[in-house]
Amino acid sequence: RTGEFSAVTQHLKCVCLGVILLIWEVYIADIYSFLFYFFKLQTAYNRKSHHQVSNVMHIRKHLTLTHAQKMLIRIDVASVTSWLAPIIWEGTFDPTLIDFIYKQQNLTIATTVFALGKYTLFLKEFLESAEQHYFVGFRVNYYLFTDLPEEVPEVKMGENHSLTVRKVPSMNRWQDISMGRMEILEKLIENELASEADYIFCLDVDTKFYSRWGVESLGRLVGVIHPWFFDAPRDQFTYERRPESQAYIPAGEGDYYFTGAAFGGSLEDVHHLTKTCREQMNIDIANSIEAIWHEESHLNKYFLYNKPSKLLSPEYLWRDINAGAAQIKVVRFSHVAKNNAEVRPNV
Ligand SMILES: CC(=O)N[C@H]1[C@@H](OP(=O)(O)OP(=O)(O)OC[C@H]2O[C@@H](n3ccc(=O)[nH]c3=O)[C@H](O)[C@@H]2O)O[C@H](CO)[C@H](O)[C@@H]1O
Ligand SMILES: [Mn+2]
Repeated sequence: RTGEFSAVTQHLKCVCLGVILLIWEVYIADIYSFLFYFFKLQTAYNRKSHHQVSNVMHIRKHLTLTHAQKMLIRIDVASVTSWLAPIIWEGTFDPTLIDFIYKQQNLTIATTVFALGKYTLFLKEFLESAEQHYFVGFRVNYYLFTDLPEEVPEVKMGENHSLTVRKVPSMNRWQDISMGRMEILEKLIENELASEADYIFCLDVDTKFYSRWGVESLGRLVGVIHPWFFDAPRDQFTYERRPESQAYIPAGEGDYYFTGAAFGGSLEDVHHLTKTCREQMNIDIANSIEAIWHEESHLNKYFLYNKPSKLLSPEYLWRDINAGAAQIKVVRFSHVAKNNAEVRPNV
């Protein structure tokens, strides 16, 4: 009985020590170092030693710097891939600093969005929320493709933001609308954007912005980790598994599962991406096969062999504003809840 008792005390001791260490780390260490430098500084002033004062100030400055750096580290998520591409999470970048750096480059970001059929009802919230959070202070040209231009709502554009509406033919299957985006994007980049933009993002319309999406997202080739699979093991990724499809990815391969609802990058890279996906989908059509998740499957195949240079965390496309996860400190952009049967032309 005594042995049992002392084992419990031992355990308790460890827990107490752990808690004390934690409190020390989080609260007291900083106060201690502040007092330490405060008194050192006072002594230096009392002695009227200018050299000593600046010496202490220098150490103090260094201390604050490492503290700031500490703030830019996330230990609960990976912030770099095995091919050294950054993964952007809240807390891994300084928005003020990164804005300042990109401001000097005078960039234009083309942004495409499709709203066919009943999906025009998502436009108002999409555009209004984008104007509050999406590349505020930078030049943005939206290219909106729709079969119903008369349904496009009036939304006041911010400074340096503009909206171009393009009419496209209606289609009977939502899958064809979704996949058809690749070819339209390919042609848009080819025929028009060369002298008009530096970067492009292609976004789903059944979405809404809730927080900053800014220049931290820019890169040569940018993929967004799918909000349902960021925490899932690779064998659960919903890649196309039939070898007959061009989107086929064998078991044991693949790095991340990316969403088809948001991707982007330089014009050259996104042109190559959209062209490749369009060609692969055409081969599938000729072979009478449709990839399980349509262009998203082809996008994942593309990213497997053409590694993105930057990854955006699911903060940049969350599943629904009401769904939570410990790693998600900020929801920047999110799918809105929708009733597929109500808005899609087919089921
Ligand atoms: C989170 C996620 O993984 N989303 C993917 C998933 O669906 P979603 O359920 O999000 O697909 P969706 O219905 O939003 O369709 C994709 C996009 O096509 C457009 N659209 C679609 C139907 C229509 O009648 N009118 C119209 O304009 C619209 O811009 C929409 O945002 O599967 C799709 C195709 O497999 C895409 O890969 C999406 O990126
Ligand atoms: Mn969608």
